[in-house]
Formats: sequence, C-alpha cells, structure tokens
Amino acid sequence: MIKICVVGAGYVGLTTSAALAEFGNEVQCVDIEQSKINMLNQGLIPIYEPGLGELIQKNVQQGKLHFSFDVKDSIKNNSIILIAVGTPPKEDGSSDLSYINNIVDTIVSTIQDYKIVITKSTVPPGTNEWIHQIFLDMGIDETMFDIVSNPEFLREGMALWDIFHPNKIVFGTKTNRPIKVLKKLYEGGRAPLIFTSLTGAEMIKYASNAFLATKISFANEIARICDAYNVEYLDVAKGLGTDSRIGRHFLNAGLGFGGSCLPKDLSSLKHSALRKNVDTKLLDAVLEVNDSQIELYLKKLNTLLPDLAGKKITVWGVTFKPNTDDLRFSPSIALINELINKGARVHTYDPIVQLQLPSTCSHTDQYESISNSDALIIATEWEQFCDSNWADVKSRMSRSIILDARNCLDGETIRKNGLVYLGVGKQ
Ligand SMILES: NC(=O)c1ccc[n+]([C@@H]2O[C@H](COP(=O)([O-])OP(=O)(O)OC[C@H]3O[C@@H](n4cnc5c(N)ncnc54)[C@H](O)[C@@H]3O)[C@@H](O)[C@H]2O)c1
Ligand SMILES: O=c1ccn([C@@H]2O[C@H](COP(=O)(O)OP(=O)(O)O[C@H]3O[C@H](CO)[C@@H](O)[C@H](O)[C@H]3O)[C@@H](O)[C@H]2O)c(=O)[nH]1
Repeated sequence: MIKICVVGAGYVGLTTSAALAEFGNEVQCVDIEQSKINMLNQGLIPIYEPGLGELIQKNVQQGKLHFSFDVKDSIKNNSIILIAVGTPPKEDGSSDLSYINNIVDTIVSTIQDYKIVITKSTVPPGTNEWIHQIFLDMGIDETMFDIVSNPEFLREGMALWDIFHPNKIVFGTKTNRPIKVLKKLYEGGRAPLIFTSLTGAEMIKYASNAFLATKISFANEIARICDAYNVEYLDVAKGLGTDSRIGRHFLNAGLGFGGSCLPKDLSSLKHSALRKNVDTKLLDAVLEVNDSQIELYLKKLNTLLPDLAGKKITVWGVTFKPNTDDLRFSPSIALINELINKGARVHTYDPIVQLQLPSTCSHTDQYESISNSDALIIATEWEQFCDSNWADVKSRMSRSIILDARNCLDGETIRKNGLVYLGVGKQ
C-alpha cells in the first residue's frame, strides 16, 4: 500500500484522493481551508460532484482516506506528495502560481527524506522545471527528490467516470527513478501511460484544452453560418461527427465554453506563447468567437423582444455546465449580467445552486421561476430542462419565447405546445 499526501481538497484534489484510495493506496488529503477539512471530517462534501460523497465515505470507513489541515505534518509523514492547488488566471491572462509557490516553499522547508513531488495542477510550460531548480537552489541534493508532472484531464460533473476510465495518464519526469512507484500508484487506472519530459506533460495538458476549445468555437461559427442559410446545425454536427477523424464530441454549439479550465488555460497558453514570441492567431480567434456568443444569443432574443428594459426574463441553469455547482467563468452568469445591464428583470432557477446575485431573483422551483415571464433562456442543458412539461411552461408564461442557448431542446415539441422557439442554427 503506497502512502500519499494530496495537497488541495478542491474538485481535483478530492476526486483524486478518493480515486487513489479506491485503487488501494493510503491517502491523506490536506487543505489550508480549515472549514473544508472540518466539513469533510464530519462526512460532508464541500462540492457537488455526482458519486463523490459515497466514494469518499466508503474509503474513509475502510481507513484508506484521511483529511487534515496540518499540511507540514502530512508532508513530513508521506514520501509522495501530489499537488492539486488552484492556478487561477491573473488579470493579464497568465497563471497565478502563488498557491504553487507556497506549497513548494512548504515542501522545501520541510524535506528530510526522499520525496516524489507530483504536480497535478495545470501549470504553464516550464513550471515543473522551475520547481526542480528551486529544490536544487535550496541546497537539496538530487538524490533526495523527484519532480513529476502529472496533469489531470477529468471533467467536472463526470469526474469519477473520467478518473476511473481515463483516456490516458500522462507522466512527465526527469529521470526513470519514480516510474515504478507511479505505475503502482495508478495501478487501478488501466489506461495507456504516456511518459514524456516535465514540460512535454505540461504542453499535453494545454494542447488538449486548447483543442477542445477550438472544436467548440468551430462548432459555434459553423452554427452561425447554418443559421444564415436556415440549416439545422445538429444535422451538420451529426454529419461531421460520424467521420471518425473528426468525432462528435465537443461540437455542441451554444453559449460557448466557460468553467475554471478552458478559458483560463487558453489565455495562459497564449501568454506562454507570447513570452517566447510565438504568434497565436488560432487561439486568439477561438477566444474571440467564444467572447461573442452571449451577444449573438441576445441578438436572437432581440428579434422578438427588441427592448429588454422592464421585461421579465427567466434563466434556467446558472453554473458553467450541467451536473456541477461550479460558477467559475459561467457563460450563464455573463449572460445574466448582460440582461441586467439592458434593464431586464432577471429570475433564475438551477437544480443545484441558489444564485446570490444583486438585481436577480433566485427560485427553488423550476416552474414557479417562469410565472409571467416574457422569455425563458436555457443556459445549461440539464436533463430536467430538456424534459420539461412544455404545456405547463406555456400556461405560466406571459409571452411564450423560449431561447434555447444550448441547442438541447426539440424545437418541434416546443412549437406544438404553442411556444415560440428561438435558437442559433435551428431550422
Ligand atoms: N476543476 C477541474 O475540473 C480541473 C480538471 C483538471 C485540472 N484542473 C486543475 O487542477 C488544479 C486545481 O483545480 P480545482 O478546480 O480542484 O481547484 P479548487 O480551487 O477547487 O481547489 C484548490 C484547493 O487547494 C487549496 N490550497 C491552496 N493552497 C494550498 C496549500 N498551500 N496547502 C493546502 N491546500 C491549498 C485551496 O484551499 C482549495 O481548496 C488547477 O490547476 C486546475 O487548473 C482542474
Ligand atoms: O460541445 C461542447 C462541449 C462543452 N461546451 C462547454 O465547454 C465548457 C467546458 O466543458 P467541459 O470541458 O465538459 O468541462 P470542464 O469540467 O471544464 O473540463 C475541461 O477542463 C478540464 C480542466 O482542465 C479538463 O480536465 C477536461 O478534460 C476538459 O474537458 C462548458 O461551459 C460547456 O458548456 C460546449 O459549449 N460545447
């Protein structure tokens, strides 16, 4: 049984901790936020991630998973340390590495015996080389440590599925020394292992997210062209997706990509490229298309409601996508802010989150949220929204406009119920 300290009890740290414990390792997950650790030690889960609570509870009961806020003590007592702290964006688009710096300082000041330090956080190319150099600069002999870059590819809302059925596990190393332990650590993962350099692993992570974002912006641009020619975009997506060289994944057109990863990782990659004088025309275009999606959908709404001032608009879904409670860089919140700017009275409903935003009214009941609304906007594709009782919806709204901002509704069904269906790239 391998003993490991996971630093950070956020979306990645908690999921990784639970999975590594399930694989048979003994995991201590630490966080500086005492309230999070207190919650976890009381059996409560600070985030919404389907199935995570049960998996944590099971492994805690089996004695394989522990939580603590004594970071130094945990580092001292474990020879493997996995870093899963945040790397949020700075104002200029580069990555804020202050949490990484802090934990590296803590490890360096605590180290007494051999450690494998695994960076799971998404960090810009060159960061793990820099961490390696810090250890050397602090006088720590090369025999005392190995730095490993081990980026994470899970999606929120699907985190457990992704972590137990990964497409790949990527390890960037400087020597072969930690490889045997790394293989053992992820023994339960059963995925192709990719070994590369420290910076190679970092680039695989950024290139993956940049490619996914590119697919989404491509889909959104094609959907605009379909819209102009009165073509059903979903037919085009199906036609595209059946070509195995293209694939159907990440071709869903809509409000665009948000969340704590795709936007920040794209900006950070752009920043890394510019630092080395590499042009990023494609990445720039991907971000540009994404940034204009909200305006595009508001223009659609304006075709039927030219003046939004005083209108009651209900938005279903406030997180950045379904099956999560994460509001970071949510396109829905950006849309809500635009609606408020235009003078609309905004009401919201979300299955998980009660949105606390000034000038908006959050509801606990999906149908109550639409009473006397002029328009309803579907901002995330929760299954319960797609399966709504449209006759009930029609009976409650004052005007009957449904703006499908995630291309997830059947326009025909909506129209049959006497509602007006709006979308981009809809016939
Ligand atoms: N969220 C995702 O779906 C996802 C997927 C893949 C990769 N990533 C990357 O993983 C990293 C973590 O993302 P997240 O969404 O889990 O972040 P998060 O903000 O949910 O969690 C980070 C946690 O680290 C803790 N922390 C910060 N400094 C600490 C320290 N010195 N000691 C102990 N704990 C500390 C924070 O208190 C917080 O609880 C980021 O680099 C992100 O880009 C995220
Ligand atoms: O066809 C699609 C697919 C997604 N989205 C949007 O794109 C955003 C991101 O979605 P998704 O990638 O599913 O969520 P994340 O949890 O942010 O996961 C991404 O970011 C993680 C953090 O780096 C990576 O680990 C994952 O592999 C990568 O998919 C969301 O706003 C989605 O609504 C679309 O608009 N169209």
